[in-house]
Amino acid sequence: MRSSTVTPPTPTTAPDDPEAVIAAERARIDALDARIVALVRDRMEISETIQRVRIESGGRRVHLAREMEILDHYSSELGSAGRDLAMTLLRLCRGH
Ligand SMILES: O=C(O)C(=O)C[C@]1(C(=O)O)C=C[C@@H](O)C=C1
Repeated sequence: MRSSTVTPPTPTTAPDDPEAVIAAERARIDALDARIVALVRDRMEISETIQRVRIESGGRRVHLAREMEILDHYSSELGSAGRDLAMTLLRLCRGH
């Protein structure tokens, strides 16, 4: 089984209370989303460095073969919506 860094469900004082369960689980989602945004920002920074170095050495901003690898990876892990997610990440990282 794949290991996970997701925090375990937060025990609530009233586990049968749907509102309490939803609020606690939403807090976990909010925490995950904050981490995802921070990771995307890290990715953007690294990608920007690669692009700058490539352009400064006479290359182009975009590297299509590498983008295909990334799209295939997300697609095989998460299906067609994963491919869309990779497209969005690439858009964020190369600025268009
Ligand atoms: O890996 C590279 O060569 C990059 O420039 C990084 C990156 C990316 O964000 O993953 C960005 C632009 C390229 O078109 C391909 C990939």
